[in-house]
Amino acid sequence: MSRIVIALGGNALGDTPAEQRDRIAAAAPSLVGLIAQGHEIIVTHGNGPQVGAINLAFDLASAHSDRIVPVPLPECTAMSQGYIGYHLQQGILAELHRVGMPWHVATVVTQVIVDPDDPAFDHPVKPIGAFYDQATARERMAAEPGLAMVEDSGRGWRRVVPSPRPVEIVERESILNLLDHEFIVIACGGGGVPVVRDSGGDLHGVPAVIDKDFAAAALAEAVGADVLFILTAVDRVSTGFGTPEQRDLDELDLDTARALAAAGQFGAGSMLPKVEAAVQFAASGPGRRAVICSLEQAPQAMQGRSGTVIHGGAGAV
Ligand SMILES: Nc1ncnc2c1ncn2[C@@H]1O[C@H](COP(=O)(O)OP(=O)(O)O)[C@@H](O)[C@H]1O
Ligand SMILES: NC(=O)OP(=O)(O)O
Repeated sequence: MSRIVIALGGNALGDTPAEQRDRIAAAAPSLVGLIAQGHEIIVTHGNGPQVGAINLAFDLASAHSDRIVPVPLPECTAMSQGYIGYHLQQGILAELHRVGMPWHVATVVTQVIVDPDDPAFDHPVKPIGAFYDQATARERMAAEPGLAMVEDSGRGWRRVVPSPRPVEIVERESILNLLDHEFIVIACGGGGVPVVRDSGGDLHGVPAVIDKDFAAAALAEAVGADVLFILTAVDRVSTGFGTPEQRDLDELDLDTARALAAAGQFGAGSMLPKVEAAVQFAASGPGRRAVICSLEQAPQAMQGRSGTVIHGGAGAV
């Protein structure tokens, strides 16, 4: 029996509630299949498109009505945890019911402590929200001082926000308690709501979006997981991504993964954090491994027939 943390990419969840529901319904059999094989699963998810859409919706609505106010990023992440967790609970429960398994599913609204002095606050790199063409991105940046946008892995231009590293999962004990009582737990959605602790011990949200891949690695370490699955929109990690020389990788040892990352082979804000998070987790204990693969190919990846495995060395896979 393995304890497996599964991270679902925000982009892989689609752009609309209907798409999200469909993609989760498609993923649910492989998630529940893991439990049928005797494994324990903890699900986490991204929220890049969703948190950007929620934030923009309140900004646009507040520009047109004095009855609506803009909503800060931490509150937007908390809303995205509820909305995505709701669909995950429904999709997983439907599949559990279909196969006659009496498990429970619960979403934990999760706060994650970050360092207020994290240099990431001065260098926004995390893409959120919709994709724009270059001309529209330039117009938006000219109209909104302080708005930063970058090109994201050949898919278009997106707003970027600060993305500090996760330091501590506030609700860790609640998550462990639910796991001990046969719950499928959904936690650390959108990387967790980023919070800082003041000198009196109280927590306060900060305007940032934590990368869910780093939060997933932190969650996997915190719950003593054996495997970290990072599910996204591509089947494998590649070198020469998007070029005629693209080569898809079946496996990576830690040194090779670090060397390719240093050589700039992985998109900043997209594939790079996944590889870095996978390396962090695979290096955190003997026998631990991470797999990066697509949502659609997850069942094959569970059997070693798809995805890129990142592992600590020979014999570790
Ligand atoms: N070297 C690479 N190999 C594979 N995909 C890459 C690479 N570099 C950048 N990418 C892009 O990164 C994307 C995954 O990041 P992203 O969309 O941010 O993930 P998420 O699914 O977590 O939202 C892939 O779909 C692909 O477009
Ligand atoms: N919070 C986060 O990393 O979301 P994505 O996976 O959607 O980028």
